[in-house]
Amino acid sequence: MTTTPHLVSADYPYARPRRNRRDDFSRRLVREHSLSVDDLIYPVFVAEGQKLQQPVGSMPGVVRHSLDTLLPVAESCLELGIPVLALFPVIDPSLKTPEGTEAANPDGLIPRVVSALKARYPELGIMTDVALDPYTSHGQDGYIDENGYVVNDYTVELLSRQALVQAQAGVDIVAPSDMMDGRIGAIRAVLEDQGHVHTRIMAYSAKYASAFYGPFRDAVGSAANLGKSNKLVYQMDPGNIDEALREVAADLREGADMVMVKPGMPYLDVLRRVKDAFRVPTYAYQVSGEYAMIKAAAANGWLDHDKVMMESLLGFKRAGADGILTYFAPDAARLLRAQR
Ligand SMILES: NCC(=O)CCC(=O)O
Ligand SMILES: [Mg+2]
Repeated sequence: MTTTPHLVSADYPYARPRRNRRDDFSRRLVREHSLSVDDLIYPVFVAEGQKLQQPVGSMPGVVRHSLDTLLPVAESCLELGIPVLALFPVIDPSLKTPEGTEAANPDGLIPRVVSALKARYPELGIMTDVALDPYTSHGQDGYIDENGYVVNDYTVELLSRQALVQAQAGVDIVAPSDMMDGRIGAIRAVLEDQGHVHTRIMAYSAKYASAFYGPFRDAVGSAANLGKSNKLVYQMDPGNIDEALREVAADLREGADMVMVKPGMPYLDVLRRVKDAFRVPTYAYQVSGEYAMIKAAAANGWLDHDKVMMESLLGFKRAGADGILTYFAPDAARLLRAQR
């Protein structure tokens, strides 16, 4: 057999990239990125009631919990080593109003769940969503004027009250997901003023107006409230990327400790740009629609569930994420443990 190295590469045969790929030991030795349980944040849905484990149709494997059924989930996060649990509320429709004032009720669902979790499992990080959409009768993330426009500055006031109530309940990280201008600075000022100097802010800095949030809106029950309206007047246009850098810069100036890009898989380029430009703790949200796609394909036998799940999470690390919010967190943590 004759070889024609000059047709393959000028470096061949001195450089054979396949040498390092030949064995497991050398593949591990040269691996540039890997996923660890420390990278995972687990988003969960919590509602009033007892013994609740209500399946979310469009998110197989995800349920709405009441506090009593959430406690064992928190315990298993601790046991698996998942650092943070992120809470999203399912609010009783009778409590929803145009201003979403229930969001700042100190005796509301989220403050009660936060205090209970922190009392029982103080070492587990707890993160809360700062946004009005689960609480408003119209399903928007803020207060709307007579034309249906989401009013920025008054919404920021409401969000600051919501964040303060969460901090008072003892939450570790508040995560404003609303995309109002100036809300990080306003929330930081209120927290500092009230002595909550340790409360971290993870800013949803580049949150795009995405159709991938559909199953989440089923889960928290805001889809019906939102109806046919959209969030284009405050969430980012999927065509933009320089704008994401300006949004991140503003949130950092205003006092964010961590920033986020959302959704995840279709926006890995944004994640990479943000990480390279700022070198700050940067997170990605693998959102409900991304989860649903993988679950649906796996259920049909079209994709290998575990392999695709792990590959998708590794992709976030390669793109520069310091961590990932993912509904796969416990499954991924269990697999990582089994692989050790
Ligand atoms: N603030 C959270 C969302 O807006 C949606 C997340 C998801 O779709 O998983
Ligand atoms: Mg912004």
